[in-house]
Amino acid sequence: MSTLQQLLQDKNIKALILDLDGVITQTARVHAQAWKRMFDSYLKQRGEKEGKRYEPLDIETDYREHIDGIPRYDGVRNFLTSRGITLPEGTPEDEEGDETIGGLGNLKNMYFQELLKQEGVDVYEDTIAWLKRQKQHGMRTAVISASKNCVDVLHAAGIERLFEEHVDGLQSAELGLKGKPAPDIFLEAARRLGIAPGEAAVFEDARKGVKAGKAGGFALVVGIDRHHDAEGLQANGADIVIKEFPKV
Ligand SMILES: O=P(O)(O)OC[C@H]1O[C@@H](O)[C@H](O)[C@@H](O)[C@@H]1O
Repeated sequence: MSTLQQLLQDKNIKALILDLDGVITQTARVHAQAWKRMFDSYLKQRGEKEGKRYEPLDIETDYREHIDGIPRYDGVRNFLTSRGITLPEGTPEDEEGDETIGGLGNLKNMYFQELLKQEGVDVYEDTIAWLKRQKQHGMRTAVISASKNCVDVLHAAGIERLFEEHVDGLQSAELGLKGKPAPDIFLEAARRLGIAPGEAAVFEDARKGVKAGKAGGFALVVGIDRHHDAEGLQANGADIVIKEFPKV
């Protein structure tokens, strides 16, 4: 029996709460690409105006540390702060590309949706096959995502029915849930399933996501290491880190 399966059994886990981008669908890299496109052009433009050079966004470092797994406008603000840049908040209704937190976030979203249309959504087959087996054995399931595009991504991948509940970026905003690393989104999913965090396992590929799972008191926090970040996931609280879901 795999270590993961053994832990689920030992801890008497009744529900699985999975993050979407990077755990179920191969969209973490699509988000990262859209962020890079938006920030690189903004930094270049800003640098030209100020007569200085800003380093482009590095996906391995900047994206992981400041943007991955958190709500859209938090990502804009966090990354800019890391570069010593402060912009007005603006609003979520700002035009794409306005020099505000809202405007830059909306431009990234435009790029993300373009990429989604061009490339479609690929799932991680190991996740889907494993989840289907778990469901056959009576495991409860929910999907969470900081993304406001969650439902579109689930729909494009044709996997909505794998999950009893979903909590996404749109609902989080409506309910006033705090973004990761706060545990709110995972706790809301557990609440909707009617399962205590002590009986549920969280699956996350983002550093701030495993931190959120840990903060929520979940029985098991599994780091999913798709992009060589096992150390980062462990350091932020993952109980175990796996590269892919077990076959049996
Ligand atoms: O801008 P959206 O689609 O609402 O997504 C917010 C965040 O959602 C997360 O799932 C992604 O890891 C981030 O890259 C993304 O920024």
